[in-house]
Amino acid sequence: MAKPISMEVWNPSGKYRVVSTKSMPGARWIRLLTDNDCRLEICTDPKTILSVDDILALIGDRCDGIIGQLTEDWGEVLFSALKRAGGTAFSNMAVGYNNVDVEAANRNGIAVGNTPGVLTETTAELAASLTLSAARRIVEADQFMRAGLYEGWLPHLFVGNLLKGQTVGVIGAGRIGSAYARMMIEGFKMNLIYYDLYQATRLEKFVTAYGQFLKANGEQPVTWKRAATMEDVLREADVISLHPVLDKTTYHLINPERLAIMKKEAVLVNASRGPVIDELALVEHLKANPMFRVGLDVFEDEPYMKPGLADMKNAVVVPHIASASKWTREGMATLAALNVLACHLQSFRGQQLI
Ligand SMILES: NC(=O)c1ccc[n+]([C@@H]2O[C@H](COP(=O)([O-])OP(=O)(O)OC[C@H]3O[C@@H](n4cnc5c(N)ncnc54)[C@H](O)[C@@H]3O)[C@@H](O)[C@H]2O)c1
Ligand SMILES: O=C(O)[C@H](O)CO
Repeated sequence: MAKPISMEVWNPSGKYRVVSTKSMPGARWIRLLTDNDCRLEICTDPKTILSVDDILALIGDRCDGIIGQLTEDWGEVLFSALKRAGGTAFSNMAVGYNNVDVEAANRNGIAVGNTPGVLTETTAELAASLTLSAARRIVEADQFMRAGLYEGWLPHLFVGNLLKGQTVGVIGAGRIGSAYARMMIEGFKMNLIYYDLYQATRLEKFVTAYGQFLKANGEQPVTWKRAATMEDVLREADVISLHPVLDKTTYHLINPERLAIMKKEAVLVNASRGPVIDELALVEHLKANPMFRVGLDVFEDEPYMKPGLADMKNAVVVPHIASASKWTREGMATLAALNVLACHLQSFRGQQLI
């Protein structure tokens, strides 16, 4: 087992030992735990990604509940160790839980929580930012300016794509996909085509009502279509944003065959999970199609990019920051603490937790 790693301790005399593998924004989550008789231990090790051995050392001999991160591998080894340490609750500080083996948690009697909702708008806003940055070549133009290359206005300088009246395609029209669709429809009057396993009824109703509003005001109404296949979205849309969960059905959902059917000047955005795109195939596609642009928040082998991606001018890349607004990150931390309290510490029954 790895040597014990550095910890910051809050409320040392608390009855329940709760561990957080990372420091998280805000003070509310700390207050919630310490006000509810928890001894909170926050790992302060500077290592960005903790290994399974590091986390085993954090769990130790006694741990009632633990808050972990999406970069960690939560499987049988950690859940059985948590069970042996007397723990019954784990919360990921993320809505995505592809890093968590829920069956292993169930086998060990560990309740699992995630942090949906508080990051919906923030993540959708970042997807919208990536869409605009890619469509209007913002990063390329910024680099050109800073390099002192601007000699004056030119008709062909950094010509990109107009969004208004074009079609936005959303794959995975859940909370974030629907919020993104609304932003693009309301903000840029784009038409919608979406693909999801389930019907996005509220989104459809919104687009219908907004279309009627535009028409009543003498403007071109927006439209929506639920696609029968993902390929229909890829063929028809000018902008495609990916928002599904990552599981077996969405792994490499964007592959060479599907890239080939997309418009040559399409914009592809991914703020879901990296492995939803076959990133090596994407690099080849970007090389062969300089007018095809992508905006990526997530990568197949984080923190790394596949060879060649960093050299592509038609790619905008940011380091998994889609949920990084202060309000959202504090909300995620608060939800994670509540998950541990609500799932695990039965003695708090009846207490006001918020
Ligand atoms: N980049 C980031 O920082 C960031 C932030 C938040 C969430 N995410 C990712 O976004 C995902 C979505 O979050 P959400 O809150 O919108 O979740 P959600 O559950 O509300 O939406 C996911 C949608 O994907 C759909 N889906 C599942 N399998 C599909 C398939 N095979 N084809 C098409 N659609 C499919 C589901 O039906 C659902 O509507 C998370 O699971 C997470 O991985 C990333
Ligand atoms: O799934 C999530 O919540 C994100 O990737 C981080 O906010």
